[in-house]
Amino acid sequence: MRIPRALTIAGLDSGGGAGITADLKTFHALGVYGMVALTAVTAQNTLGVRAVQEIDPSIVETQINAVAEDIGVDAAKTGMLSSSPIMEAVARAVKRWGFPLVVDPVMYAKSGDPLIRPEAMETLKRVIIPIAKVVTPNAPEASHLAGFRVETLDDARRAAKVIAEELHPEIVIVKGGHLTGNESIDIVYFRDTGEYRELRAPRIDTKNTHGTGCSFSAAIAAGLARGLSPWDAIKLAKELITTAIKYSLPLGHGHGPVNPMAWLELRAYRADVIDEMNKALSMIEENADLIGKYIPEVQSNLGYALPAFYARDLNDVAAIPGRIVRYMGKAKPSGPPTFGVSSHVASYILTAMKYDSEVRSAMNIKYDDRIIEAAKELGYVISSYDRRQEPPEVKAREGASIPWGTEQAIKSVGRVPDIIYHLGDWGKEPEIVVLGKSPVEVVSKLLAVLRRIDEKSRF
Ligand SMILES: Nc1ncnc2c1ncn2[C@@H]1O[C@H](COP(=O)(O)OP(=O)(O)OP(=O)(O)O)[C@@H](O)[C@H]1O
Ligand SMILES: Cc1ncc(CO)c(N)n1
Repeated sequence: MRIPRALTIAGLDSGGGAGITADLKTFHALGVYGMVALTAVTAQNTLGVRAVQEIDPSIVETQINAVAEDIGVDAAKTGMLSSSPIMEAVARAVKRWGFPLVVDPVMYAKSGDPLIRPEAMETLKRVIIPIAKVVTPNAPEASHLAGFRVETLDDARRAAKVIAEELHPEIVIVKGGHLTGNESIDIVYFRDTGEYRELRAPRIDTKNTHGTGCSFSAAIAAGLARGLSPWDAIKLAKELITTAIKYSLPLGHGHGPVNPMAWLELRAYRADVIDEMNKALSMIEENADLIGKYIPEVQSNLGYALPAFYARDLNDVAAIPGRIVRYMGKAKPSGPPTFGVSSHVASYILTAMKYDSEVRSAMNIKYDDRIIEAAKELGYVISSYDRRQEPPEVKAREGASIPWGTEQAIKSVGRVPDIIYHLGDWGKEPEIVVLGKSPVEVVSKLLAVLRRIDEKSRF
């Protein structure tokens, strides 16, 4: 087994959003072992750069040599290279080892503070960009490199070609983060074939884009380290960065950091949710006779949402496709837990989570007075809403009834209750919904109530 290894040659952002911390998160999110040659320490936060201490160029070079010689480097990227001597040292080491290099020609932080000495601009063009396999300027950086203003996609296309032909990197990506439009479009130009390609993604409305360029270029290097073709590595990087921006973090008072770990966390949490659902489904199957008595006409469902930060819509809630039905008197899940298959129970959950982010699971069952009574005796918090009170404007809006009802029920007891019920309306069956932190907790609450009813009926 080969462990892919990538190196970042870049600066430290003390705020943790850009530079080597963004790069390392990105490498590891993509399953690549990450190493660092530090070029500078910046005292920085989401608002700006307060101070910069450059690392001695010989130390930068020795860091690269040390890791390349012993651990090995399958691909590398450069970020902040602030001075000509640092650039010369980096170029020497890169040429010595011959690994593919992605160059993010960092000039300014998102705050506008410079990260390169003015006199090093020429060295960047003469010494660093020519040894790049891929170079990834944003619009302002492309303007500096091409020598004209880059404000439109057409400018970006012209700039990509000029940079490729004059400075000789293999592939130029002029990024569209700073351009306008409802898509964020990057222009990719291949010098050898003269071919253009585009990377497109919906533009996400957020100011938390600190570190996007760092993470994007690190993702390309990670893809190359994994042995992907340059184009496949670039497409993967676009997917990763779009996810990292969608789930960027509202931290600090300026531009908050992108979240490359979202790439991993989403996958891990999705797997966790399915595992927990399966545990709860086993409990349902073990008690299929008891629960079978309380499956309503519309059938039951059990849902579990991703943690609140990742639970944005119905697709982020897992439930049972085809619901939990009554078959030969027994409760029976019709299929494996799957994301995005329930709107009813998911709607209860997503509304409850707005009031208590810990409450991520719910199950609906048939209404029965005895359930309410037994739940009260067990000390559960119970609330209800009246579907007949639903305002006409809510009724008219598709999918608005459950959120409205759930909010009514939460507000009337001042917290997310254990149980919400309603007594129905014309054509709407009454129902009970059990809520909890996990599906195991929800099914445990339900079983406690149903067992109590059973015990009482024996006397
Ligand atoms: N709001 C956004 N929505 C979607 N994609 C975006 C957005 N902003 C940037 N991107 C994408 O992120 C990637 C990085 O582009 P960007 O132009 O922001 O880099 P940058 O300015 O070098 O970043 P930084 O200086 O913060 O490191 C590109 O693929 C770009 O299209
Ligand atoms: C250290 C460092 N590198 C790169 C950038 C560009 O985002 C930054 N803000 N800080």
